[in-house]
Amino acid sequence: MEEDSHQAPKALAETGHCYYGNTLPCFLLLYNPLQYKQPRMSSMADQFGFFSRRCVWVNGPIIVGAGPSGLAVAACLKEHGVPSVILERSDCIASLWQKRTYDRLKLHLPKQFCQLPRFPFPEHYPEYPTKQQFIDYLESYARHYEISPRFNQSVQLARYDETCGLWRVRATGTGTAAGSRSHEVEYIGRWLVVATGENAESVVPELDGLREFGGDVMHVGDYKSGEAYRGKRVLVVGCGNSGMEVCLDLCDYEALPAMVVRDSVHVLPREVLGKSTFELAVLLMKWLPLWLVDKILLVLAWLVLGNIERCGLRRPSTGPLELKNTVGRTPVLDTGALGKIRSGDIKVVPGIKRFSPGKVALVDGQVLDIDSVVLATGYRSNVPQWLQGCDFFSKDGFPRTAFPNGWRGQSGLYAVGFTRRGLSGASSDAVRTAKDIGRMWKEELKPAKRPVACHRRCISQI
Ligand SMILES: Cc1cc2nc3c(=O)[nH]c(=O)nc-3n(C[C@H](O)[C@H](O)[C@H](O)COP(=O)(O)OP(=O)(O)OC[C@H]3O[C@@H](n4cnc5c(N)ncnc54)[C@H](O)[C@@H]3O)c2cc1C
Ligand SMILES: NC(=O)C1=CN([C@@H]2O[C@H](COP(=O)(O)OP(=O)(O)OC[C@H]3O[C@@H](n4cnc5c(N)ncnc54)[C@H](OP(=O)(O)O)[C@@H]3O)[C@@H](O)[C@H]2O)C=CC1
Ligand SMILES: O=C(O)C(=O)Cc1c[nH]c2ccccc12
Repeated sequence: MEEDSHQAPKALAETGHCYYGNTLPCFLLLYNPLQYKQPRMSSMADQFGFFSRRCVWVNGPIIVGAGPSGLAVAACLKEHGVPSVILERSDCIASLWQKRTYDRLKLHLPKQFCQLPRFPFPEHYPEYPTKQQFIDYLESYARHYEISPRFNQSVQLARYDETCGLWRVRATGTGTAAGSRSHEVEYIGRWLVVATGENAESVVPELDGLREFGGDVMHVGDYKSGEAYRGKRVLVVGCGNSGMEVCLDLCDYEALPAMVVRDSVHVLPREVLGKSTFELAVLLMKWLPLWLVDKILLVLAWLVLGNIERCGLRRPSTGPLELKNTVGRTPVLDTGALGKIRSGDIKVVPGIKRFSPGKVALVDGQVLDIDSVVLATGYRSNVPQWLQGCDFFSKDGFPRTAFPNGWRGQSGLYAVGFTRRGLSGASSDAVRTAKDIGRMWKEELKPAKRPVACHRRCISQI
């Protein structure tokens, strides 16, 4: 059953949000908490269909996404005494990790580079926690900071309303009960934190003839294990960390993978003499310029892995860390796929020309018989699909300003987790964002700055 739009549900009231149903425009006129311009009711109603949509006033930032970034920023905000609301399209936290990753996945950087602010991994965790350990850690993080996202809230549109100086975020919710209606809610607040991630949507390229192929085709986000592929010839498209590891997994289940490598790729050993390559790079970067660290990494890679060109892999002319920083291409941290390429268990093949029933033709003229295709062709941000009227994000869905300055936009807009620096980048954004909002929050709490009506009304709803 739908909630009564005029009643403040207990959960919302307890977490410090005011819930006003369709009465919000009148409330804003009354409340005008931060002394913004008064909204012009008629234009707002026209533009946003106010009277047909339920409205929620959010007392604190609206965070979109309950992945590691969203959780980290909510936790840091809490430490500054700032309440927030997280809107999550899925029905759980960390949906990328829980629903869109394969079984054998582990963190590929040592755990100290993957923990969220002020909450270390349990000591008994291994250096590279498994996916399940990482999910358990995130669940305990959310429990520890008492973070309860609003699930099944898919944000379709967000924009800054100059008229009232507030963010207006429209989300559609799909009821979990069978047959329940999908409904729209408009969340309104002073700050918007974008935490939808660099991997929000799967990239599925248009490949000639794929429709006629006839065998099963999936994106790696739907791949769980090689169990279903025993004895099958599988074309894995893409040679990033996903493509390489899926090929390795397929080998373990006695499938026959061929990996499409259409361009150059950097492969680094995950460890050098028992020490994490990433950790080594972080250490070296304290003293040396990036280009030199890249050169050292390539020498080490050559010593540990040998010449990868012999495996049919070509290295880019730009170094691995520079490539990560500039275009976001993550170097492959080898967990065993290279050995399988050497032994011939993983076949490396060039770009795809076209598919036909049961076959694929490659750019070098080879034609392979294949049973299945796994597209390990990457992910993209979805921010341009729903964030409107601001040029802080570019067309690719990343902030225009590079790390470490890409976390703060204008008018109370923040981006957490778009640094191309994995979980440590997300943590660093979260800490900065929370500090910044916390400072404003404290400023605005000073009695002289708050209209009396607002103060009373707000307290009564928390
Ligand atoms: C397979 C894989 C392995 C990785 N391994 C590592 C690693 O070992 N170490 C590392 O540092 N990094 C790793 N990364 C990088 C990865 O980006 C981070 O691990 C991490 O998940 C990023 O967290 P996030 O919260 O920014 O994004 P996500 O985890 O993607 O979370 C974003 C959340 O936002 C939600 N969302 C998206 N759009 C909307 C919307 N419109 N409305 C409402 N909700 C929305 C999503 O459902 C999701 O729950 C890996 C990435 C992948 C794909
Ligand atoms: N913790 C871990 O162990 C893991 C971490 N990850 C992380 O997840 C993120 C995503 O990784 P991943 O899923 O591998 O995606 P990536 O974006 O890193 O790689 C995508 C691959 O697909 C190729 N590709 C894209 N389109 C085509 C096409 N039309 N034809 C042929 N090849 C194509 C790309 O080639 P090209 O370069 O030529 O465009 C590239 O090799 C990364 O940050 C990665 O580090 C992923 C898996 C495991
Ligand atoms: O796995 C990822 O996507 C990451 O972003 C982790 C990461 C950040 N910086 C890197 C440099 C080399 C390899 C992985 C990473």
